[in-house]
Amino acid sequence: MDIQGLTTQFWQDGYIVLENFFDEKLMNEYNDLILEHYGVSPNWEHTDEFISKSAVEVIPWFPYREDKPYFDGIEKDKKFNGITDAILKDGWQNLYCMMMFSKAGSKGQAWHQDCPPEDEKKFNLNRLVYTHDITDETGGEIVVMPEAHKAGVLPVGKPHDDLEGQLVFQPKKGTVIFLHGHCFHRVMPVKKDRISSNFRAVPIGTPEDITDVCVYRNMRYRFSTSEVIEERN
Ligand SMILES: O=C(O)CCC(=O)C(=O)O
Ligand SMILES: [Fe+2]
Repeated sequence: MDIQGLTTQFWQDGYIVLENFFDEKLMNEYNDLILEHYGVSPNWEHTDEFISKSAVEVIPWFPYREDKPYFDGIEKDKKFNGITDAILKDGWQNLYCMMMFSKAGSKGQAWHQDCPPEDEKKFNLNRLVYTHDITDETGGEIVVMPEAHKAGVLPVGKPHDDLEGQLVFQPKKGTVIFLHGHCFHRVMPVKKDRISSNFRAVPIGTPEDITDVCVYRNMRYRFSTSEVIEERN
């Protein structure tokens, strides 16, 4: 693997997509573990106000916060962390591992930046891992705006409207996407139950609550207090 080339591509485009990164057996095992968890507690964790206003329908799960370190086969993978070393070359640390579940028939996720983009040095690195295929039948494609990690703040507008230049991806089982947290992205409407997983990392020195405030086209939202902190229009 040309790690240097991938790193250059990441910093140019704001993301890289790596297919067949993790093997099928591991992905099947993890997909089952995640499904098992959601089978037990399939409740929305966000407030109704957040869901209706943000057009985001996803149930997060942070297994390592519950002493369930089930996903070390990803989190401690040498190649996975080697690419992270190259992208965040001045050092990094794990932020958290977040599993995401969206029910069939739900909206997906509106355009957002995972954290405010005003300080270009403060960002999260998404390391998205897909444990099942995203297809025309499942919906839930991830849409990315190339180079938007250098574009400042996400423009005001309708939460799910297409943006000129956007790229739509259908990750397959075992695909990894490294995505800069300032890069605009969204998830299209979900037709079949959808799982994705994110092993977030941050450059050394980044505040731990960096992703507490998320930027949407119609607001900034603070998760810790379930609060709209800025209306955007
Ligand atoms: O589930 C996905 O494909 C993307 C999720 C996302 O926006 C994120 O983890 O920041
Ligand atoms: Fe995101």
